[in-house]
Amino acid sequence: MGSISGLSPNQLQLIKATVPVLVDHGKSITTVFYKNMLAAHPELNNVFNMPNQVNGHQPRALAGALFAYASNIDNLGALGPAIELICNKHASLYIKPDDYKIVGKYLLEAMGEVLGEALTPEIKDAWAAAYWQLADIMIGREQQIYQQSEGWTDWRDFKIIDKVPESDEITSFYLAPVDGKPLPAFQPGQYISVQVYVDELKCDQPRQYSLSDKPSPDYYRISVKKEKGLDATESTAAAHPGYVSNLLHNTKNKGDIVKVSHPAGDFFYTPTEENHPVVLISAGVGLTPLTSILNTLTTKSPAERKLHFIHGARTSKARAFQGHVAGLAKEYPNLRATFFTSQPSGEDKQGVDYDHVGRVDLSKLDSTNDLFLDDFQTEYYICGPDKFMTDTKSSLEGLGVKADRIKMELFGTGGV
Ligand SMILES: NC(=O)C1=CN([C@@H]2O[C@H](COP(=O)(O)OP(=O)(O)OC[C@H]3O[C@@H](n4cnc5c(N)ncnc54)[C@H](OP(=O)(O)O)[C@@H]3O)[C@@H](O)[C@H]2O)C=CC1
Repeated sequence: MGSISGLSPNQLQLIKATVPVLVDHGKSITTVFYKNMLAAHPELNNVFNMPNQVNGHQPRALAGALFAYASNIDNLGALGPAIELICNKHASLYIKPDDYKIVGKYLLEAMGEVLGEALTPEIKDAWAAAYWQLADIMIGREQQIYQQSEGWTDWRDFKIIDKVPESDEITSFYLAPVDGKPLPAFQPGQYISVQVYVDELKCDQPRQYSLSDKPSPDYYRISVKKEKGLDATESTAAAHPGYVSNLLHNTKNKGDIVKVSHPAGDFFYTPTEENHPVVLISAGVGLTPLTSILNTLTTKSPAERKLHFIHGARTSKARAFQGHVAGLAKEYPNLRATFFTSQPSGEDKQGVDYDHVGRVDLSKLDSTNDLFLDDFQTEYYICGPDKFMTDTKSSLEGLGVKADRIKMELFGTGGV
């Protein structure tokens, strides 16, 4: 299959006509696709999240993406944000144009294997053209991101220069480049990929971690939650989702080397001329990119900017950075901090360890003093579990906040 861009009107119709087929067979196609491609190209196991293959997350996500693409084949603008999310993730994994040839070949073959004669030569050609239309857009965008990476276009060795527990389950890793060269600045909110060798899977595994401190030329900081993982049985062992976080927590220490990619990601704080209030709302380990934004804003913003850091945790011991944020709030009079705890312990004191019992609930906050709803330019950044983010966004919209003032980190949902 070559690089054919542009679809004829007939091909557009054919792609639209396959939408119901993707509803019925999308997941089977993508499951066969990954199985055959990874068998023929085992080196790609180093790129894909293996547990997400086994637990079906990845085939489901790709099937969803194919469905969205076919449904919007004559309205590609609608896919812009999703494409940007995926291209950033690809760039953080150093996906190259040649990888698209491999993916295209095995995707079309998988369609043939699952659909049999229903995949007529005409429909197959239409899908080849559709695939390359999207691939060319993505390759082009990824090239742009690589060009902005100041020559850092492959995995780079970083030494762990410090390892600091932040809570019962979250530990920070301070990472400095082995080559000693100054690090490029990133946009607060962005992530890096960290790649380590996982013995049990016999391959390298990359994972994305948000940078959790303000930019520094000397080091990057990530703060990693030790995932519990599934109870592994023989058949689900490879579906264990916590390989990399457990490996980092249990075996990686000061002086050890990990591979790191250039910062990427489309969720970040965008500086503005005016100092509009900023509300940072997170749950669990979702506080990491928002802590980076907070640390940047409290360094750079004039004192009159209003900020509010709102966080929800299961327990006080699970929460990271509470002391840090409370300390900043003392130094910086316009910074408010509100902590929700779902299950406070008997020893926890309201007003010290937490402010409200329960999950993050905006109705417990004051619309003017806490949410700054009186300023329609206030910006809201949300990060945490998917449902938490969509529910919080709906709550804000219900309070009259315009959708374009709300940003969410849809971290787990895009790409490989
Ligand atoms: N850069 C990024 O985009 C990052 C994103 N994340 C995302 O954060 C999520 C995981 O965070 P984690 O620490 O494991 O979360 P936890 O499961 O530990 O939950 C943390 C808090 O969120 C609350 N919560 C969970 N679901 C909801 C909901 N639907 N509405 C309101 N509150 C909710 C929990 O309440 P309760 O105690 O009642 O369960 C708890 O108080 C992941 O989905 C991950 O993708 C994490 C890190 C970085």
